[in-house]
Amino acid sequence: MNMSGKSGAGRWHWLSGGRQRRQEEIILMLLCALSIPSILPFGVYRLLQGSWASAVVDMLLVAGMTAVIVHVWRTGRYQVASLLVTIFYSVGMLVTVYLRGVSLVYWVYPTMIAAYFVLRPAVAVAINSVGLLVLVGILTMQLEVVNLMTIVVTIGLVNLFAYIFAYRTGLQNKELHTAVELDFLTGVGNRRALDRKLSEYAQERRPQLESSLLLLDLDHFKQVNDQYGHAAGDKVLVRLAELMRRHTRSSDRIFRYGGEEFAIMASGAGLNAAAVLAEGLRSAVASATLLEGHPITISIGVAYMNKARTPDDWLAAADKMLYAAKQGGRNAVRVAEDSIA
Ligand SMILES: Nc1nc2c(ncn2[C@@H]2O[C@H](COP(=O)(O)OP(=O)(O)OP(=O)(O)O)[C@@H](O)[C@H]2O)c(=O)[nH]1
Repeated sequence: MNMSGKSGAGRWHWLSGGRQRRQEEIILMLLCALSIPSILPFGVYRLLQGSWASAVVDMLLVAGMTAVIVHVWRTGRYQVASLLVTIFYSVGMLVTVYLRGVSLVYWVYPTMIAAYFVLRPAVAVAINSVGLLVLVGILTMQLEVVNLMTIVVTIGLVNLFAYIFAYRTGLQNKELHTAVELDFLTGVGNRRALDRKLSEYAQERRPQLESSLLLLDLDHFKQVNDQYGHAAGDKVLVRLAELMRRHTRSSDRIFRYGGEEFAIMASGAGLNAAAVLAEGLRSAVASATLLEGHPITISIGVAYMNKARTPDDWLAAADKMLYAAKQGGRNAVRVAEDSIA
């Protein structure tokens, strides 16, 4: 249930306040916003009744939810807020049951389910388990064993079902994200994955490792298609992707940038190391047999992923070098020396 992804458009646009927001932010704010009208009337009722302790708990919950909405709305930071809201909400629910008795136990169910909407399933189940233990402690004196067991079993089942549902949804989301970012022919990342990885690197405040970008393009690939057919061309692309996997580190990321063009994000590689990697790849392709009876070569442009510049600049610099490699006769590597400055 704890879904991920950006949501700045479409159905939720009116909730975004003019900026792109993650679904988690919106779900958390919605949950808090819906809790306020659910709790506030009871708080007012208890104030009028003179049940001060219960009224204070309800009003504190309402104030807490309002503060979370304002905080998330202004900062976009939702992770710690999600955890605090769940703990705060759970404590409020337990105090209410303690103050007003078992008739308030109905609040436990929606409260516990809500945890699965804003937290990872394992964290939600951990917090709810502690809540259940405290609840049993509170109700032990008030209930017969069979009634207490009914409450424990039903709460346990609600948590089990919510956990399974949240876990399955999380897995499906992950599979969907992976499928959306894969090139179906070669199995490497697609253009969308490349764009995401580049912008993630650009947004890292203090990147752990310097990185370089390689753009690779098959030379005279049109001839291969024309002479041997599209299926043979496809086979070359698949074999090239396999060769790139073998010749790169597991931390390097490979993408299909366009039809017969690939990109490699070489993590931990400064410009010199990236140039060595590119030259190794070029000569490996030249000496491999990607297509029986026809030599295949690649040209490569290399640029440093300078944090002072943008992903578009890195791509443009590498593309310029790729163009230079093609102009220089192909089967060549060109490095953008100025991209490091
Ligand atoms: N088999 C196959 N061919 C593709 C695919 N995507 C693009 N191509 C082909 O790649 C070829 C690219 O041709 P060009 O852009 O002229 O480039 P080139 O012949 O490699 O020449 P240079 O890049 O200048 O060396 C075209 O024939 C496209 O049809 C694909 O998925 N499979």
